[in-house]
Amino acid sequence: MIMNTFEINDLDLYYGDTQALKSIELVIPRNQVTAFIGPSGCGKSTLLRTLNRMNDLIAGVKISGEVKMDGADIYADVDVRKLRMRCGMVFQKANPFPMSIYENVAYGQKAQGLKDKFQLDSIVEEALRKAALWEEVKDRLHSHAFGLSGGQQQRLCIARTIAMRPDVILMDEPTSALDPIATARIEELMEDLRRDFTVVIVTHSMAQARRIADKTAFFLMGELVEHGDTEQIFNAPQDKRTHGYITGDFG
Ligand SMILES: Nc1ncnc2c1ncn2[C@@H]1O[C@H](COP(=O)(O)OP(=O)(O)OP(=O)(O)O)[C@@H](O)[C@H]1O
Repeated sequence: MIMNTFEINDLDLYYGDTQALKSIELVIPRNQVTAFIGPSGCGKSTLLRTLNRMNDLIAGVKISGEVKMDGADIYADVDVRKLRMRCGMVFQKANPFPMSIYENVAYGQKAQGLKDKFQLDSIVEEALRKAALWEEVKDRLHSHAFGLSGGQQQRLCIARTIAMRPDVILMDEPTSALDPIATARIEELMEDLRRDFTVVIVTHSMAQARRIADKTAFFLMGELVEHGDTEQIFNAPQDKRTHGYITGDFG
């Protein structure tokens, strides 16, 4: 098995004439949590979206360079639909479907043609357990998802992603709309998620990156300034721009 889930080589991305990513070189290790940090507009979300080709949906995007997932160039020889199933995504704002808790989690598998109720039940339970939501909802699986709190809705979206059995979970500021307690629940969950998945998370919070990430990558104006073990990035940054950012000189 290849050690790194992603290998990114010399990646450039333009929105029209604006260059949003500049010669990015980065590896994302398997079964670890990698955090992207940096000031607003530095390209964190753009890079996250290149990993499952979500940028393809934006008009005027030009991409060059290479993004390999498990050794295969995802811009050359990969089926995009399969790629998106292997790389689940969780967004800033929880976006459950307007249906029951159970149906939210079962949705993707049903859409793929799975009908067996016993199998669906077991996938739903496993996903809700892995998203640390099972105990809270097991007695009301058929209640409407909109009745859950914001934090529970976000864990439901994580469960919905897990139910598709992806290899990777991409998270774009998954806790920025949540209160500190709901945020803590999700941060605790990250500890378990890395056992089954490669996790990549964009976060505005340096404290959060420090708490949950094995690896941290710091971006500035489309450039990857520095990446490495989270400990090292925060305790002994090599680049003075990283040092400036983490000590609060700008941001
Ligand atoms: N759909 C788009 N069309 C045109 N330009 C875009 C688009 N999305 C992002 N950009 C530009 O690309 C640059 C990087 O944006 P991106 O959203 O990736 O940064 P970010 O670091 O995630 O920022 P934030 O933390 O504010 O979300 C910015 O200059 C932004 O204005």
